[in-house]
Amino acid sequence: WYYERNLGDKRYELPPGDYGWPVIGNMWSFLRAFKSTDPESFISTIVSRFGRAELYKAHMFGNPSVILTTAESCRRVLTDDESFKPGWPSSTVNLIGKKSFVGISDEEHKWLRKLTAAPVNGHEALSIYLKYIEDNVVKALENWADMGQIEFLTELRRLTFRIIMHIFLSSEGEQVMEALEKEYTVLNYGVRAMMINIPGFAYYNSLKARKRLVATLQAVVTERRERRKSTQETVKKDMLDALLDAKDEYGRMLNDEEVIDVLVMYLNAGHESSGHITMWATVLIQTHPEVFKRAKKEQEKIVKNRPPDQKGLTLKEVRQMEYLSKVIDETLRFITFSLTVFREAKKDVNVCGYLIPKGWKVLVWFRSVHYDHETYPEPKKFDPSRWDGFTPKAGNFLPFGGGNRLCPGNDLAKLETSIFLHHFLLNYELEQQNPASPLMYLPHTRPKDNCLGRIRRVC
Ligand code: HEM
Repeated sequence: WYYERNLGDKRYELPPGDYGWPVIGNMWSFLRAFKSTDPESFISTIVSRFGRAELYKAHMFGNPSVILTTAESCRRVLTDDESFKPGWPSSTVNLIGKKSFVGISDEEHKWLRKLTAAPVNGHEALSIYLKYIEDNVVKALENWADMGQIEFLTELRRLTFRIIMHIFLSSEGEQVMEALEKEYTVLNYGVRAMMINIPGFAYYNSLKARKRLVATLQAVVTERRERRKSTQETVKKDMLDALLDAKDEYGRMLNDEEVIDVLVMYLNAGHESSGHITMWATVLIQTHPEVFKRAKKEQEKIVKNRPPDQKGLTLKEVRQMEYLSKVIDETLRFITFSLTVFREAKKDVNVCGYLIPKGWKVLVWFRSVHYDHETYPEPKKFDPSRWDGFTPKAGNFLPFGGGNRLCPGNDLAKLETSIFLHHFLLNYELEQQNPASPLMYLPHTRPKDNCLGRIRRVC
């Protein structure tokens, strides 16, 4: 009643659903499902109570919301910037930064996105990073094989963090990198947690981690500005140089707060996701022998066809990894790293026959789209061969989102995972300490033990 009273007769056009408990809304059922062994039960309970629909009303993260569960409704919202803007919960905006892409206006987003996306995407950019990524992958695998037991996920996150640091802050040393990497682990626990700023709660710890991250990055930005002034340096070595030089069409430049928030966001988005997806792809390959065999054969063929004087991978070879690309796509679907993204209705909008009122939050629930039985028969089965001759229709495969906010790091992420799997498949295997380790689904799907195990050389 509280949320619907101002809608008048329009309330009859709202999608089915309910608002859960007073104050906490549907968060209790959401957290209960995602802390159980069956995260799908959150949506399947809604479907069994209210019937199958494209969207459902709910009360999530402190706001009246609509949850979108089908390809068509998700696609509609992601591609309609006239009617929707980012609508992330305040907890996410406070942690990632009000001046990052989750908090700025459409115009600023367009400018900063153009500036930052080109250097991490496209053929030229990727060929610049390929060698750096490959050298670090080879070194990391050799080290891990010597180390004995490792937390595989933790090590992979370190590796992907090193790569994104190279792109954004190439001249910073190991110390800055380690300090930042540690804080990100804490920061991420609060991103999907309840916004309770009391000692002991995840959100409280994450805010503290953000403060330390900002302090470290502030020192980096101040030092870089001074160095560039004193040496009159004009060569852009990394993304920080590009951000410090950037001018919009009115000649406005970014202040420290804006530069730091863009860094906080990119450094986070650029390592957490690729680290998790690379771990899952490796685990899933290792636990599906027929997939392992086919993927390994493809990599052996690539090496066999290589000219004898060629050292290391080329982008052309990465593009020949057709089967591996299917394995990665299936991992992206099966794991769905970004469970949902958030938008807010700028005006009353009709989506698939239902009203989304102005100001309501919209949760684009990728997980339901990727587990749809009609598009993906037996969706709970990891089956890369489902991609043989199959191109999903628009909106049916959204691991990187869509529309103007499509992930700018999608090509880089797939490249990192492909290079890692190439070397892993040729020379190593993974032996998990607890293959049946329970999973955690928040903030992202991972084994509780961070994939404790050994990387073994096989040759
Ligand atoms: C497997 C790895 C990755 C996955 C699954 C992933 C997923 C996503 C998704 C779903 C979005 C859309 C958010 C929205 O619609 O609001 C997104 C946005 C974003 N991603 Fe990624 N991402 C990955 C890797 C990366 C990498 C490597 C980078 C860094 C280069 C990156 C940087 C970003 C940024 C900056 C945005 C915000 C884009 C915007 O608002 O315009 N991501 N990512």
